[in-house]
Amino acid sequence: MPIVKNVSRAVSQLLQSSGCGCGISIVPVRCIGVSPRQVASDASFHSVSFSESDHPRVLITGGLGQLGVGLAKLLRKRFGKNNVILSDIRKPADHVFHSGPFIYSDILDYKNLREIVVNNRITWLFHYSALLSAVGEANVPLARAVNITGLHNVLDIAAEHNLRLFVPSTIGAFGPTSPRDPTPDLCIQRPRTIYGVSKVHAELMGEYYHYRYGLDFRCLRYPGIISADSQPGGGTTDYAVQIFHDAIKTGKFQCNLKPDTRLPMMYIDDCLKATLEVMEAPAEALTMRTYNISAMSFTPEELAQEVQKHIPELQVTYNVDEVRQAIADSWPMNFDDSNARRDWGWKHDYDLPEEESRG
Ligand SMILES: NC(=O)C1=CN([C@@H]2O[C@H](COP(=O)(O)OP(=O)(O)OC[C@H]3O[C@@H](n4cnc5c(N)ncnc54)[C@H](O)[C@@H]3O)[C@@H](O)[C@H]2O)C=CC1
Ligand SMILES: CC(=O)[C@H](N)C(=O)O
Repeated sequence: MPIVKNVSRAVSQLLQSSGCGCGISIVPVRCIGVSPRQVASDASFHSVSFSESDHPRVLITGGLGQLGVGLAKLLRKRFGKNNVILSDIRKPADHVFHSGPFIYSDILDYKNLREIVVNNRITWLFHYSALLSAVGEANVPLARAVNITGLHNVLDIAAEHNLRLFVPSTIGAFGPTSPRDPTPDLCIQRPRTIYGVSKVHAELMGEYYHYRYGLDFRCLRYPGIISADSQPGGGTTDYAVQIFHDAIKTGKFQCNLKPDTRLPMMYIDDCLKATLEVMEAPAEALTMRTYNISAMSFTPEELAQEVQKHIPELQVTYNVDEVRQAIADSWPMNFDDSNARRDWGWKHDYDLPEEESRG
């Protein structure tokens, strides 16, 4: 009998909140300019630091993707609407534009990014801009620019202006030679995608800037994130979002991964909660700068069965995308997040009590 894990709570939540009617999110493809590099390698960074009693002034880059709008909503609840600025290179939907400050920012434009940070007295930066795994393989030069050059810009600006910087990493930062079940924080990381390589680079550069310049860099490796009211941006785990939209809209879903492909996944509320928690954790609690976080792990077949409990007429077929399948087969199946649980008390809400065991 396969391992059947209860994803009921997350599935119910997703189906309840799935208003749908959303279009497919398209990552713009364009020519990339080289950003100016203005920070000398031996520069001593200095700036006015914010008082911990004040609310942080937050900038979110790449904020119009699957995760950014939800993050802005959570942070605005906590820190006040005007203290959280969403930014992206795309045009925001009306409801997003009217929900709080939005600004155009291309992370490859170093000067403009610095101007935004200075003019708005930013103290915390959440760097969400990226090309995800599947779209990254389809456009390696753009992924390299956005994910690596963009990160360099953000790191320099964050260090120069004494920001607390959050950069998400991913299960995709591991590869076929990493232990996959479970995958611990510290192990071999030899990913085979430009996305994974850029995320390992981000983890290492952030940690380097922390030790070299005192940058307050914080990083979580997210599993695949499932959400109802936002569209995925072109990743390998997108199927686990698309199934909800298709189940409601058409009652038919064609999955691009094999039915038994097991990957770590997390409901968006848990992901955003973890992100805020690690940013608020006292520095002395953090024994590491990059942590795995985990909640559940399931296969397309198991997720489909769970959705079918709510929508029995859902028809699921499989048409495997070789690129995505090869990526998924090289990624962790289960994530070991014991360090996050120990250091800063990470605990997910949407969990997977194992109702039936292997055997
Ligand atoms: N959604 C997921 O399942 C996971 C996401 N993550 C990470 O979380 C972060 C956010 O993910 P999502 O929201 O899902 O990504 P997404 O692909 O949905 O959104 C990324 C955003 O970056 C923007 N962008 C692209 N080029 C840009 C540029 N030059 N300047 C500024 N913005 C640019 C895009 O317009 C898009 O809105 C990413 O760094 C991703 O690697 C990590 C693991 C899982
Ligand atoms: C797990 C991720 O980082 C992302 N959703 C992707 O599939 O590329």
